[in-house]
Amino acid sequence: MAKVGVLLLNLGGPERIQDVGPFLYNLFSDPEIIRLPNPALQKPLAWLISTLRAGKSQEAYRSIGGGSPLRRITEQQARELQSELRTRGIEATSYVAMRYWHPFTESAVADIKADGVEEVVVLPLYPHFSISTSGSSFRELQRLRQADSGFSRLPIRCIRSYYDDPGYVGAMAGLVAREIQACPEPSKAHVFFSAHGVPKSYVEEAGDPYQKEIEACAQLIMERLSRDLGFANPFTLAYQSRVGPVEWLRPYTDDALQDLGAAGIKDLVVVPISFVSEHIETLEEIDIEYREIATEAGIINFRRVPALDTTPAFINGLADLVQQAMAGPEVNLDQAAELPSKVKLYPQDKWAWGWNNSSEVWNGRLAMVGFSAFLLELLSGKGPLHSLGLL
Ligand SMILES: C=CC1=C(C)c2cc3[nH]c(cc4nc(cc5[nH]c(cc1n2)c(C)c5CCC(=O)O)C(CCC(=O)O)=C4C)c(C)c3C=C
Ligand SMILES: [Fe+2]
Repeated sequence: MAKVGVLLLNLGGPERIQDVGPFLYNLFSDPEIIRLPNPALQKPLAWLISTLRAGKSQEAYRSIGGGSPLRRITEQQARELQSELRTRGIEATSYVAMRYWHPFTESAVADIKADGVEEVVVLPLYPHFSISTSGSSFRELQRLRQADSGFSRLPIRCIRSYYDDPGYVGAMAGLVAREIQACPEPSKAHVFFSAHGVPKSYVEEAGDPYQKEIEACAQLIMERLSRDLGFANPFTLAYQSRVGPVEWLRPYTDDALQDLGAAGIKDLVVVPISFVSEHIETLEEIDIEYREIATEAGIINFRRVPALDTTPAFINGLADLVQQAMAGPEVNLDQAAELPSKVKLYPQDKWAWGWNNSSEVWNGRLAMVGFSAFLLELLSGKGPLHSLGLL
C-alpha cells in the first residue's frame, strides 16, 4: 500500500501578541485577500493596512488569552484524523499547512518529502470553498509544486469542499441540537448561523461559490435537525468579520442581531458556520462583541454552539472524505481551485455615480495613486506635504 500523506489546510493564527503584526502582513500580502490592479503595490499596502490594524487585532487576541488557539486545535484534529485512518487500516500520516502563520505550507511540503510520502490527499479545513481561503491555499501549494519536481511527481487528490457532506452536516446538526435542547423552550429558540463574510464582489464579479455553499449548508443542517430530531425552529443566516470599506455579503451579523432583538426574539442559538475550530472570530467576535450587541437588543439567552474541533462525528466524517478521495481519481490543484463561473475579475471600468462597484474601483485606484505619491515623497524627501510643512 502506498504511503499516504493527508495535508490539512488552514489559515493559521498568531500564537503570541508580537506575532499579530507579521501575521496580518502575510495575510494582506495575499492577492486572494486584497486584489490590486498593480501587484507592485501589494506589499506596501499590506504593510500599511497591517500597521493600521495591528493595535485593534492585538486587543482582540489579548482578550482571548494572548494568541490564537488555531494551531493547537488544528494539530489535534490532524492527530485524531491520522489515528482514525490508521484504525481503518490506512497507513496515512497527517500534515498541517497554514497559509499565513506557522507551520507554513513550505514546511509541511518539506516534511511530506522527508517522510517519503508516495501520494497526497489535500483536505482544507474549510467546508465551504472561497477564493480567499481554500482557493488561496490551493494556489500556494500549486506554486510550491511547480517549483519542486519531486513534489510535483506525487499523485495528488484534492478535496475542494464538503459543505453538503452527510458526515460534516450530521456533526454540525448534533452540536446545534444540544444547544437548542438546553434552551428554556427549545421549540421557540431561533437558530442564527453566522458565517465569515467575504466582499460582495468576490461572489458577484469573481464567481466565488462561497455564498451558495454557505446557504445550502445552513439549509441542510436545518433539514437534518428536522428529519432526525424533529426540530422545526426558524433560522437566520448572516455574515460577520468584515474588514475595510467595501461592501461585504449581507445581512451583516450585527444588523441581523439587532433586527431579531427588535422582533422580540429572546432565545438565540448562534452557529459559527464557516469555521471548524475555535479561534478569534468565535471566541472574541461572537462570544464578546456579538453577545453584547444581542443583549442590548433584548435577546436574553445567547447560546453559542461550540466549533467542531475534535468532535468524533466530525473526525469520522473527515476520515470518510479522505477514504473517498483515495478511492477516486486524481484531482489536481488547478481543478480544485477552478471557479464554476468566472464572471469578471475586475469590475467595470466606466464610472457610475453612487456607492457601487465602479466607484469602489475608482476610489481604490485614486487611493493607490495617492498612496504611491505619499511613498515617493517619503523616499525622496520632497513634495507638496513637505512644502506645506506636514512632513
Ligand atoms: C471561512 C473562513 C474565512 C474566510 C472566508 C475568510 C475571509 C477573509 N478574512 C479576511 C481578513 C481577516 N481574517 C482574519 C483571521 C481569520 N480568518 C479566518 C477565516 C476566514 N477568513 C480565520 C480562521 C482566521 C484566523 C483566526 C485566528 O484565530 O487567528 C484576520 C485577522 C484577525 C483580525 O484582525 O480580525 C483578518 C484581518 C478577509 C479580508 C477575508 C476575505 C477577503
Ligand atoms: Fe478571515
